[in-house]
Amino acid sequence: DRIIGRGGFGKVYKGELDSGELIAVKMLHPLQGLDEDLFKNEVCNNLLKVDHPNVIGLLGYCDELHSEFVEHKGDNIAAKHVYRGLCFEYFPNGSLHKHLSGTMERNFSTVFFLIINFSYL
Ligand SMILES: Nc1ncnc2c1ncn2[C@@H]1O[C@H](COP(=O)(O)OP(=O)(O)OP(=O)(O)O)[C@@H](O)[C@H]1O
Repeated sequence: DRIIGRGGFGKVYKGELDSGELIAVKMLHPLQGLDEDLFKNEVCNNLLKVDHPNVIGLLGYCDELHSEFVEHKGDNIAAKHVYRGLCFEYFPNGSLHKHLSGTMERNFSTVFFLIINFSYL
């Protein structure tokens, strides 16, 4: 019930820090085959340093590996589960796609309205 969106890399959840600040937590799909060093390099060296008014700020990340036993074809096998998440500042206005498509629908309705009215003149 905390899912606020879905993107190419996985689901995005609404979260809350101890301070009460709202955040968006993007959990990367476990099959996103990003090498551990590459992930840390991208996140630590690049994304965390980006500071620009037009770019949503990355507040932190989680990169955990859990080994667990799971049943597979009747056997118990050791599996590794990667939990990777990115925590961003929370922006409450929904998806850009929704706003753009909403605007386009309104523009199309206006055009149709004008065409119909001009055809009566
Ligand atoms: N920082 C945020 N604050 C509030 N909502 C967010 C935030 N980031 C993402 N969302 C919500 O989650 C949805 C999916 O975001 P996400 O960034 O995963 O999708 P995307 O634009 O397809 O990017 P990508 O392909 O890089 O995953 C957005 O459309 C938005 O509704």
